[in-house]
Amino acid sequence: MTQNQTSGVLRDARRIVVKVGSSLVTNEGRGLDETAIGEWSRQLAALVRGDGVGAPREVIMVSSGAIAEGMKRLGWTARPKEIHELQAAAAVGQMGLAQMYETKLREHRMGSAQVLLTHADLADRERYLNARSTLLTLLGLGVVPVINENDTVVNDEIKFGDNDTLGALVANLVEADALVILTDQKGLYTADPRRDPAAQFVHEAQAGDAALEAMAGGAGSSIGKGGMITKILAAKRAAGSGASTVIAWGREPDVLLRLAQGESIGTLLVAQTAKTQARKQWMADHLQLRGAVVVDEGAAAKLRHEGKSLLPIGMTAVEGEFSRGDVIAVRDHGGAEIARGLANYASAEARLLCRKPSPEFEALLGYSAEPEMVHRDNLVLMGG
Ligand SMILES: Nc1ncnc2c1ncn2[C@@H]1O[C@H](COP(=O)(O)OP(=O)(O)O)[C@@H](O)[C@H]1O
Ligand SMILES: N[C@@H](CCC(=O)OP(=O)(O)O)C(=O)O
Repeated sequence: MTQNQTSGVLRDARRIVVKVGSSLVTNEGRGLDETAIGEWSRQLAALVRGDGVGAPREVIMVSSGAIAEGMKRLGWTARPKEIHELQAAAAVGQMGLAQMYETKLREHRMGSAQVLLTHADLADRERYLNARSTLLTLLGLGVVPVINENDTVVNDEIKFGDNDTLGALVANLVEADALVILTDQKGLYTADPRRDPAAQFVHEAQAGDAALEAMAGGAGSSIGKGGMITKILAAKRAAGSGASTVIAWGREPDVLLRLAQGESIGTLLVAQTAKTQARKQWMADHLQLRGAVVVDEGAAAKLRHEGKSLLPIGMTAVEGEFSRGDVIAVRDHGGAEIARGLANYASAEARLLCRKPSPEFEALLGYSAEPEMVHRDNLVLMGG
């Protein structure tokens, strides 16, 4: 890849997940860094509006710092060993974290929303779909979701304290174009620069290159937990859905804006698979087909040629038993598989909705929900 192509990764990215680590957010545990959060908020607001960056972007902030801030508020100087104490600290600190982002984004006339997620939420089909719909709705509303781990209910994640993975999972969830991991180093070096003064800076590499894992060490401070290895693995994971990753210094002036303008800052870890291909692969590899719906010619044409969602009115039959969030096939009358996608309705409900227009859904189901059986964002065409 040429310099221009790679620097264009962020310039062309329309949907960006930004992750900031605890040490930056809390000034190495001294307390929430109001200036830094204010700076990121100003840049996030400018990205959403498209000010000075060519085109508006959709951005999601994944922010750590709850435990470190909670410890400060509780007057604890040493990180507790007990998980329930860490969880308590996170609950205390999260209040301040959310409040700070809300205040700072509002100063820049930008709405915000707090979303707390666990890895398990994203492994569960139905919760995955719910989280995805909520985040996409928030992005559509032009507000900035601010995400952290739901530390109250997790054990393993809190022990390892790793929001880099969460950032990647969110990038997968919303099919972001890019993941930006802001940390306390300028990017990736060939060895931990805190320990090895001869370490060389890595400007660019392929996400998933196994050689990178050997370069990355653990966390450099007592506040950060994951270190560089979790960032390298996060880049690999993000690349699975076609997102490239940039690892950069969070205090670099205007880092997000300059990246979005196409400047090369930090370490770029390039995804090798295009987004659409990655999505097809993901549907094919990770998810078992649970059932199918048969559609009429009109619906088949809308899916095949117009990129539309599948509406129940175009469905003539439902096969198999499936739940909301399961992957189903969409077939034409001849039995050819047109597409695969995530079902918004379980099979029993889908049978009730066949051939019905959306205004009738509420009476049929007893509640009002999505007009689509499979939303176009959750659908991949097969054989094309
Ligand atoms: N190869 C490497 N290149 C850069 N930093 C590295 C490397 N290996 C280990 N590190 C350490 O990882 C730290 C960043 O990770 P961490 O402390 O978890 O930060 P964060 O809170 O931003 O997630 C750096 O301060 C650095 O000491
Ligand atoms: N979710 C927790 C821990 C996350 C964490 O330590 O992650 P990171 O600093 O990004 O390595 C918190 O907000 O404190």
